[in-house]
Amino acid sequence: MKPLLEIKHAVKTIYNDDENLNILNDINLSINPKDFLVVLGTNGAGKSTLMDAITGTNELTSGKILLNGKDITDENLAKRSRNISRVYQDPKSGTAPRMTVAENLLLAKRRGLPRRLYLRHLKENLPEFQKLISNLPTLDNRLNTFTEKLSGGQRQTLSFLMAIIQKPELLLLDEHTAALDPQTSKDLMELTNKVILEKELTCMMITHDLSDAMNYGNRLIVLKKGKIILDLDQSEKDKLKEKDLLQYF
Ligand SMILES: Nc1ncnc2c1ncn2[C@@H]1O[C@H](COP(=O)(O)OP(=O)(O)OP(=O)(O)O)[C@@H](O)[C@H]1O
Repeated sequence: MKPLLEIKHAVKTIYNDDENLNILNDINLSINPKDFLVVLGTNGAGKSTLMDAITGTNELTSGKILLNGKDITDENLAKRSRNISRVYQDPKSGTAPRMTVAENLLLAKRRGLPRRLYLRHLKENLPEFQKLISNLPTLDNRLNTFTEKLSGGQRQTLSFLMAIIQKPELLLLDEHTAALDPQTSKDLMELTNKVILEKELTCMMITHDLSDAMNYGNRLIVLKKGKIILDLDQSEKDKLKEKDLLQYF
């Protein structure tokens, strides 16, 4: 199978305390279409830096990134964002606060189009948006609510819907449930898994939650000091116990 994403000899070096430090230390990783890859690792292991390199937020010192066989290493953030979407941990980061839920969804649906077209024809899109949120008690009847009035969980659910409304080639989830209370976090994780499977998305998800790492995804990697120290496929993951994972922390 042709990989969707290939990371080849990725190195990110920073200068810290009078010395060079490799926060990504020769990472090689291929993700196949429809893979749901979970990434675990201690604080500072390099997980977000790896996602930053994939989105173009922070460029690599050396190495290559290919999407569908095409070298995107030197493409800018805006160009990559047409194919790659990302949900961050902070509920405030993914949505425009002074716009309604419906307007935010329209912005996400129109991503990549000229800005003057962004908010046209809102009305005719409302039935689609209503359908999208109709099975989500957290957002039902909220289409006309300003996003700044939503709770963190509602905003994060909206950020997630915005990330998937235009089917992305690659979905990146950067601890997207970590700031939420346990029940809201569980609800969003279940929604995430359902949508990924139904829409056959390719996804890379960073988490610190060991049970989410065990329960979701078909592949699991552990990062430590900028290196992949464990890489398990579905069958290896199925045999895993939480205590097996704890030894890597
Ligand atoms: N621009 C930068 N300048 C200096 N140090 C940086 C920079 N970006 C990241 N680092 C350092 O690189 C290391 C990796 O950071 P990164 O945020 O990728 O880790 P992480 O695995 O996502 O951690 P966490 O689980 O805490 O979010 C950390 O030690 C961090 O302090």
